[in-house]
Amino acid sequence: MAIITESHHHQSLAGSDAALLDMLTAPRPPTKKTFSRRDAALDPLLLAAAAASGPGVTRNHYHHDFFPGVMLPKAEGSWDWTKFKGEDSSARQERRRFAYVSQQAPRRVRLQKQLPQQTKENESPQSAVDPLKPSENIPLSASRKRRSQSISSNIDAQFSSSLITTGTLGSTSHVEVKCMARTRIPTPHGPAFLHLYHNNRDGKEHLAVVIDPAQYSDNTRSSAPPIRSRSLDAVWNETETEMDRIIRGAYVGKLSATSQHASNPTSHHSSSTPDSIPSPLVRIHSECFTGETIGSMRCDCGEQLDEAIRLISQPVPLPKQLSHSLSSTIPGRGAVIYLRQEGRGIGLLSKIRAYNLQDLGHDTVTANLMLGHKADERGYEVAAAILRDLGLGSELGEGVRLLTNNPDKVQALEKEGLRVVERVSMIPRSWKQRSTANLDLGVGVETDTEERDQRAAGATMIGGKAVHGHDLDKYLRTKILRMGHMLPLYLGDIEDEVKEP
Ligand SMILES: Nc1nc2c(ncn2[C@@H]2O[C@H](COP(=O)(O)OP(=O)(O)OP(=O)(O)O)[C@@H](O)[C@H]2O)c(=O)[nH]1
Repeated sequence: MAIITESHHHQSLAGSDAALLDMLTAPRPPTKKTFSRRDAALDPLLLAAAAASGPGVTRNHYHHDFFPGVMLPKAEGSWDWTKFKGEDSSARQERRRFAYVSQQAPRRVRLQKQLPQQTKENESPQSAVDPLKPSENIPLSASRKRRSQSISSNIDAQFSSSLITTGTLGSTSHVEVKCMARTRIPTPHGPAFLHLYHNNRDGKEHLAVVIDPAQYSDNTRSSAPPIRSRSLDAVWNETETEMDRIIRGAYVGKLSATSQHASNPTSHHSSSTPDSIPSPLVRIHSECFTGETIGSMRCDCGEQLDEAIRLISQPVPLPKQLSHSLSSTIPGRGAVIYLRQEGRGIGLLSKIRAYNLQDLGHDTVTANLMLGHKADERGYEVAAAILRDLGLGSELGEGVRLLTNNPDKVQALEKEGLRVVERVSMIPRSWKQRSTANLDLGVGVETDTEERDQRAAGATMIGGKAVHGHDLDKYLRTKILRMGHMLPLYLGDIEDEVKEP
């Protein structure tokens, strides 16, 4: 049914209403081989309810006045229902022809048909719909809706030009990502820009939290180039308006009622950064519902996400030769690439089962193996493609300083052809707080307790303070002792606790 506005719906739903309804609701005869939907394209019961009650029938169907003649017998072109005197036998016969008949197979049969298509629990089913397809981008304006059908193939071709492909070295993978939308998120550590990505690999919506406050501020000038998404800033099709671009986040500066400047597709993507400006700090982080959302202390994931955003937001000291009279620092720059790889890629269901095995005494690695998974099932091709889209780590663009203790992440990014110029350790907060004399944590250790105490306490782990406990200590020891994470083991008050098997 076409979208009908209040102002003109009486005119547009005229004499052809009945024919249109017939066409939309007439059942198709069932065939032997296929079972079609039980519901017709438009439910006749719903239509009848709408017809009986007039506008405002339901929240979702307000103003859909299918039989304007009922309400307004004099409406131009409408059939005057007040003259209806009953129907003769031929009309009854005709009406029976449209009786509603279910065409759907029983649920049991439908479920059987679906079984072979089931995917592993840690994989999201590859949706039948192309995740990069234009219809998922932004709502089309009313005028464009009418034309969208005819130009969709044209748009497809244009979109492919804004996709970013991984430049894999020796890999056959061909990962494409596209930033669908970006928005400003104020965090306890300062402003960030959340980017939502689609890709052609796993049908999941991965994210990038870009921290680049210089881009947001009207006053701050930075000698470093802005971190911007190429695919977001690209022109998606010839009909998109400035407002379309702004709504999806392709704008520059601050967005407000009085400031709305759509981005220029190319002008912000300079690849020339002075060599002496420190490379942006980047973290590749994997989703952890338990640690990040409900503050689980079985792992340090919530804290790591918060710590990464905090560290990236810190002002970056400039080398002496660059620090001009105005400032010796530039605003913090970098990104957290947030991958939907829950439970190191095994999925939340398996992770929950693994936790029960851990309560039986196994560590995170053994528990994964006992469930038939690898210790770590994650991949970083999508992360690499997102970094390229943001102009980070590519051969021509800036190298990255990677915030991690995990050697796999460094290797995986380098295998994807990304330039990792430095690895920066992530020290658990509680280790930093508890460590004093007996622990040498190496680079990047912050000992300024005053600064730590000033951290805003958040309702979730974001902005939260350090926590520690038996499970978390065990988790961290396992990562170091069994997974090769590059961090000196904290030996403070846990020395005589359970030794790893
Ligand atoms: N299978 C499993 N996954 C876990 C467990 N605890 C945390 N995780 C997952 O581990 C992932 C956390 O990994 P990351 O934040 O990328 O960090 P990392 O691999 O530990 O490496 P770093 O970069 O050094 O932090 C998240 O997906 C968590 O859900 C566990 O006990 N079992």
